[in-house]
Amino acid sequence: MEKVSIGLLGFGTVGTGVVRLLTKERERLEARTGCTIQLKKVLVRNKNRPRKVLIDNRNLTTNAAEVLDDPEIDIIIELMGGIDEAYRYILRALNHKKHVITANKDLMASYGDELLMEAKKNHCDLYYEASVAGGIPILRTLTDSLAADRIQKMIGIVNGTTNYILSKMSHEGLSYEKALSSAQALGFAEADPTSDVEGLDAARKMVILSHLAYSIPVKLDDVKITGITDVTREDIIYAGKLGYTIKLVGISEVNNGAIDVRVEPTLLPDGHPLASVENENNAIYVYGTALGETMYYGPGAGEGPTAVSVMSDLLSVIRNMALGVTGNHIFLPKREMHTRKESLVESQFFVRLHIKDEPGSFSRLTDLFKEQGISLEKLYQEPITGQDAAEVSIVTHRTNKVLFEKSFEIMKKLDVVLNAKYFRVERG
Ligand SMILES: NC(=O)C1=CN([C@@H]2O[C@H](COP(=O)(O)OP(=O)(O)OC[C@H]3O[C@@H](n4cnc5c(N)ncnc54)[C@H](OP(=O)(O)O)[C@@H]3O)[C@@H](O)[C@H]2O)C=CC1
Ligand SMILES: N[C@@H](CC=O)C(=O)O
Ligand code: NA
Repeated sequence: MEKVSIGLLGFGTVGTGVVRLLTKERERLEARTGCTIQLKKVLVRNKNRPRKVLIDNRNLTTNAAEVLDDPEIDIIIELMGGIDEAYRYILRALNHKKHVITANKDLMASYGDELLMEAKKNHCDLYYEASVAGGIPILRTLTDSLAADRIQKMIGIVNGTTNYILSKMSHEGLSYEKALSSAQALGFAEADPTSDVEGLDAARKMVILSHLAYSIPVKLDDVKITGITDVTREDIIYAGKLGYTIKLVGISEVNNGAIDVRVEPTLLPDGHPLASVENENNAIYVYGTALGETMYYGPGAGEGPTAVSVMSDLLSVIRNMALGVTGNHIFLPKREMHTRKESLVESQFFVRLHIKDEPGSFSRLTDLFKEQGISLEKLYQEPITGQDAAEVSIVTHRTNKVLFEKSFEIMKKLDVVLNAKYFRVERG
């Protein structure tokens, strides 16, 4: 094999990173693969948009057919995002016997199995390392390095944008809006950042991780999702006073024959390894039956790190092509499993409320928790200056989620309670 030709779909943040790496590292990459790597065509929406890296303008096109139907192109790298068009283009590429690399978790979380099956049918590779946790090689780790172990649980910070926002709100006092625009300017956020801040992007990544770790066909609808749009600087400050950091955390756990996948803002004890994961960094904590606990950490978004994952997939495809072993994706037998009932979920909870600052208010709260059989681990109270109100933060001991939620609803209706909210707390 003397030459491989690539067609790139999308030339935004990640596409730019790929072209930059290919240009800067060409000599090393070609020495490693033993062949010339040609970037033949690049599909964009707007050919006149200024680009951050120089490429021959004749290679740019707005006509997908020029890339997908070009018989000289061996490998398609899809970095456009979105679902419908990306799905059609990848399917068309596979049917033309082109190998595909994608960073698209929206697509892989919903249509991954179908596309992998199509790839196998066409003897093509379909790699998607960049789709979860940007630069961290977590998919390879699950499918190769940890393949011998039985995974029980994964806890992950898998969205760079929200972790960046929460970090900036915590440490630099930035407003939510300012932190989000900064994440967008740095290229971490999705084209529509709603999927970042509302937790959908993290949920899609947890679906992909769960498929690979347990071979259980988890659907996006099975994931309970809460984003960070209701997390305030005050929540962060008061969680901090009790020794916790708020992160958007994805949890995927198999227990007693049931699976539970959720994404929600969660309090982590300050000493928890995930609590110190800052900015756009991601980390995935994996609990293996034989191996025990391991953590995979690194940049979860951004041009350079994501491009490294895409390019590593490219090197794998070229190696497979040279060896004549493309299209060998392993399909493990699927284990059907029902989702864990909410009534079986147990956790600690952090409650933050404002109460009337009058005698007996505080004991009304503690009495209620006592009546409901929920014991408390930590309490904090301080008056709110200039108001007849007090700020109260409570961390419960581990308790049943349904019982907690019922008690919380009763508590909200107490006449001494002005407002209240709660978050889940992860064990240290
Ligand atoms: N940004 C990141 O840190 C990460 C992103 N990803 C994933 O990588 C993918 C790309 O993300 P990113 O680079 O940030 O996205 P951008 O929005 O920066 O870039 C998208 C690119 O695709 C082109 N494009 C979009 N839709 C079409 C279309 N219908 N037809 C032709 N061209 C199109 C755009 O063209 P034009 O330039 O003309 O507008 C642009 O060049 C997404 O799936 C994303 O989820 C994964 C990990 C990290
Ligand atoms: N928007 C995503 C990009 C990488 O997947 C994120 O912020 O993590
Ligand atoms: Na990755």
